[in-house]
Amino acid sequence: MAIKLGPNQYGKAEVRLVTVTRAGDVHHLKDLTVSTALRGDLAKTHLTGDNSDVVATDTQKNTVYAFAKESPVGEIEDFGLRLARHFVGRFGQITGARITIDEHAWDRITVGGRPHDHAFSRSSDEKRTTVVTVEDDRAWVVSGLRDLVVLKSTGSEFHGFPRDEYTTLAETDDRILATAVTAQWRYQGSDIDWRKSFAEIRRILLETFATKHSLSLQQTLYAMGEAVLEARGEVAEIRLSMPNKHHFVVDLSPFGLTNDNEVFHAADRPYGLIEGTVLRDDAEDPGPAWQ
Ligand SMILES: O=c1[nH]c(=O)c2[nH]c(=O)[nH]c2[nH]1
Repeated sequence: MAIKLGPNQYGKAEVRLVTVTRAGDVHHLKDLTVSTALRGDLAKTHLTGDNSDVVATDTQKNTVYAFAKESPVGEIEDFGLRLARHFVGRFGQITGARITIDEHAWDRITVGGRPHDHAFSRSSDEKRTTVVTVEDDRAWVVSGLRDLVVLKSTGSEFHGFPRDEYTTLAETDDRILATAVTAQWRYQGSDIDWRKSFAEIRRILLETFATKHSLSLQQTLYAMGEAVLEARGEVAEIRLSMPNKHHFVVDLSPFGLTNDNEVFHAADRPYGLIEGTVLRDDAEDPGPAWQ
């Protein structure tokens, strides 16, 4: 029997990076969680403990902070590309790099009706995300968002599903539909305006969730992905993961009360988990974008 080393990567996970950029008295914040992962000829350290090819994860972390000082972080996709290209370009044994970044949102606090120069609040847990993969001189970018929590209080039905001896769920033609959207979309082409693309995709996801009359969360998921692909040529493929945050109508009949879709129990678990990919049939090859 022969045993060998399989695929491997290593890096510093979840480097917490906050930058403050000053424009006179007005401060701009970036709050990121950055993970690095390097790939390449790293057999020696695994097989013998010879670390002569190992770019220490501590060095990787320091590089993140130094790059944040040397020029403005900018869009997370650009920052990820700069870091990934640096590691692959600088170290011959490193042939691939993956940089994963979550951006945490801060809003300016309004004081007396005006946005404050340097005080911020966190209004939601939603994150803007990117995963940049560089191999030799090629790059792949998968961006997205996580924890975009949405709810519609009507415009959602669920019926027509098979019934067996274990089925108790009542059919409904009017229910609450709620989810926390995780979306990841794979870019194709070049010269992409990352900020605008993100804003437009987020808007399309929200508008489609709101306006599409839903016969299932699966149908809503597909409609959201389809709308993004129809409007945004720079997106080759989008993957969506949407927990069904169930809202159950509370039985008020023991109290002699009717409940006309007014009082709900918001269950936190278990939850249905609806996941799917929507893609162009002529999409560019994904390469290592998802691996
Ligand atoms: O939109 C839904 N899809 C399902 O697959 C499902 N299953 C379930 O119990 N409720 C729902 N709702």
